[in-house]
Amino acid sequence: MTAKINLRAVSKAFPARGGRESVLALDGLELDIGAGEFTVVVGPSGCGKSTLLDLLGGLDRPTSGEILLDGAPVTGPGLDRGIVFQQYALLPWRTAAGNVEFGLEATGTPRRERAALAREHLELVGLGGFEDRHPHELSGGMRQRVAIARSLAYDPGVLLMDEPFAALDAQTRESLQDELLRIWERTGKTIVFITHGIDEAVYLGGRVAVLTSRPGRIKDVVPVELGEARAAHADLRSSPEFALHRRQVWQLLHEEVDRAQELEREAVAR
Ligand SMILES: Nc1ncnc2c1ncn2[C@@H]1O[C@H](COP(=O)(O)OP(=O)(O)OP(=O)(O)O)[C@@H](O)[C@H]1O
Repeated sequence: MTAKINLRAVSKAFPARGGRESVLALDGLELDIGAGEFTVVVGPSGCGKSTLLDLLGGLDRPTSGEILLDGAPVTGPGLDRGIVFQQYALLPWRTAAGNVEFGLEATGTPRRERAALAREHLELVGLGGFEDRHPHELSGGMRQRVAIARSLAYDPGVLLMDEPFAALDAQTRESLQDELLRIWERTGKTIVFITHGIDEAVYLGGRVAVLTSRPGRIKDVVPVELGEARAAHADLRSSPEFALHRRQVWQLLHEEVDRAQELEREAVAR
């Protein structure tokens, strides 16, 4: 598989400021992500997951090391990467279609084509017929679908997702997970997805990268092979294959969660 993204000894430190100590958030991350791969990153609270996503998105720069996208260093944000955050970040005064078109305006796409692309991508995320609704007229899950459609409409090769379903109720989250897998299969995007949830990681990921507690390092990368189980079980989450992968990721993660909690307690005591 051709590598789409290479992390080469990526470290990120935030300098001391306003009486606060400097923080080493990420320390020497090495990871190659193949084109079209669905990679999930899990790790305890504060281990640098969002920092990693910001670096991939070009919203911030590593302190040392480099991130390559298609072999070239990432130096800033670009239309080759779409980002979906936990909060919808939709423009409240624009309709669903208007929000999807917003991302396309920066690309100089002609108006008629923008409208067609917005319709097509709202359809893709299951929102056909909701083009003219404003965000306040949509449920949380629907708003997040709009955010996904907006990120896909300008056809980035890479989709970066930072806990995009964390604020949703369990049923909505599960249906959006299925939707995302369907979209991934259909579009062949390279996806990097950050989550706290082990079940979500195992359900979605082709590989799950587990980060250590701060400073974040890659503790292990677990390949998830559920292709056959997905076909064989109507309820994949209750299958023994799923349980096996879940346990594997849990074992790697729980030590790190304990350590992260200890670090937090020490910080409060200081
Ligand atoms: N701009 C910043 N300035 C200083 N420190 C920061 C900054 N951004 C993040 N940090 C620190 O870097 C560490 C990693 O933060 P980050 O938000 O990436 O972790 P996370 O794994 O996404 O956490 P969570 O799971 O709780 O969202 C934390 O200790 C955080 O306080």
